Amino acid sequence: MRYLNYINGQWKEPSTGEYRENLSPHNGAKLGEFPSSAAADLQEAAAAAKQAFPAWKKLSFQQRAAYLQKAAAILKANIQEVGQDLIKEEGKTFTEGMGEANRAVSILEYFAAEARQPLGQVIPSANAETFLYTSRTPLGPVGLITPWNFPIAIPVWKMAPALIYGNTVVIKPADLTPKSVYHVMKAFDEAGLPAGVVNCVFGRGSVIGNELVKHPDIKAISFTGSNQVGRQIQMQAIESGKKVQMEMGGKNPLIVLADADLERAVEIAVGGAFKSTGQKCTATSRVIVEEGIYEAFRDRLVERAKGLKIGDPLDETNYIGPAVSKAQRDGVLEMIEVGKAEATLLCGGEIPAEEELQNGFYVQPTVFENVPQDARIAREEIFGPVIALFKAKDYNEAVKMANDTEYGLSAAICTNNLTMAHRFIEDAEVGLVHVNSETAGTEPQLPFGGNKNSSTGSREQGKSAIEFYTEVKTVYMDRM
Ligand SMILES: NC(=O)C1=CN([C@@H]2O[C@H](COP(=O)(O)OP(=O)(O)OC[C@H]3O[C@@H](n4cnc5c(N)ncnc54)[C@H](O)[C@@H]3O)[C@@H](O)[C@H]2O)C=CC1
Ligand SMILES: O=C(O)CCC(=O)C(=O)O
Repeated sequence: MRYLNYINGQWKEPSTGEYRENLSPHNGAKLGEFPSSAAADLQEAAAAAKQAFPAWKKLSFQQRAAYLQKAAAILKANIQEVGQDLIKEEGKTFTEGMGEANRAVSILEYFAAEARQPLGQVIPSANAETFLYTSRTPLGPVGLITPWNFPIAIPVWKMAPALIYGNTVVIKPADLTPKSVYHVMKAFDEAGLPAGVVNCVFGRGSVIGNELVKHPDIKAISFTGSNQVGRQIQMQAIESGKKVQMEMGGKNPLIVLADADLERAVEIAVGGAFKSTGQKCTATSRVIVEEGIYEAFRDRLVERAKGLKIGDPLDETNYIGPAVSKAQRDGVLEMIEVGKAEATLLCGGEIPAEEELQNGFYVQPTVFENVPQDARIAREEIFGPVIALFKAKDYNEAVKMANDTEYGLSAAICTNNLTMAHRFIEDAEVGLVHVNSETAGTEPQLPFGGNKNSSTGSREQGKSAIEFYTEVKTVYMDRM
């Protein structure tokens, strides 16, 4: 089946007349054809978003919320199809794929509920007769550029706050996972969202993404993806006076202290590193274990990694699905080869041998030890199911290792000692800290984002989203 762009409330063919096949990373099955659009299509979408903005901005918060609630209900009614399509195109496992589809519904519901929350502040004036307050104004048409690894959650956690605060949207979804965003567009369309309020242009990042970043009528860019592309977009967007928000890479550490519950700590490491085939910016990629339990932890981790069931993500019994594409899998295998020269391979490191997995982009869950701090596998984001294991003599050494990275997205600690947990919360140079839980995972009502090279701009989601999607207006009102 052929899918179309969504521009000015209509399904439109791309001006190029060209389409790209959407393929399953599990077996290469054809899932549909999506537009390979040109700059002209993006320009049409930006013009529609500009035209729709004044009327959308003038609606009350509750009128806008009603559209979000309707879209949430429509997605919910179709959740089986939405979740399964996501799983088919991205390759994440059944539980994670259905979980993410349901998360998209929750995010829409959460931001619809923001319509009933206080907005701005009342602040006492130096003058008894002056009333001072702050209000919030939307930015205008905003551009959203999203990755393939959370094909519905990330687009929705950018679109929902953009819309509730009165902005209009042009979104450029990842080329590898277009169908998940198609489902969101369909829900908005069926919810009767006014024409031009949301527009979606499918196509290549270097063409459509680039045009979106340069377009003079787009007032802000929110991007999630690689550091390389993010930095380039950031420079271009700032040059053209746009507000920017970038969520990029991670090299997230998990510290396991000697007092931790060993079984639970191993599960936390396995889940954080191997779920979604390690393709999360919040994935655990470094596990730093205190001396006293290092060997016991390592042996149990390797046993668990070897026992994980790999295969068809639609089969609920599988724990690991394929990488999203051949290029992604090849990149991970390349880093594993680098790792074999730098460190000791404990398990995995290969394409699984099973006959039925040969048509998909599978890679075994992999664990290395004896990893030098300056090894590439200790420093670079791999975005695959690979753990670098480190031994630390105590907490101080562990936290020093954890912070020895250019990234600062997420970090976790396993301990039963409350004092050590609090020390870690203070010491970890990251935006997200977990105690006795995986480095990955977010809830929509909380801020999401990192420090150092992981993020730029204000946080996404929760009460923080308003910072990016609005400007503050300060009002001085004197007596009439
Ligand atoms: N931090 C994160 O959440 C993510 C990190 N990555 C990392 O990035 C690597 C490559 O994955 P990609 O999907 O290729 O990420 P990417 O950064 O190339 O793509 C992210 C989005 O940006 C768009 N884009 C690409 N070039 C652009 C340009 N010049 N101007 C404007 N938009 C552009 C893409 O089409 C996509 O929608 C992965 O192996 C992983 O290491 C990828 C996805 C998400
Ligand atoms: O951990 C999560 O649920 C979200 C992670 C994320 O946003 C990402 O990998 O891009």
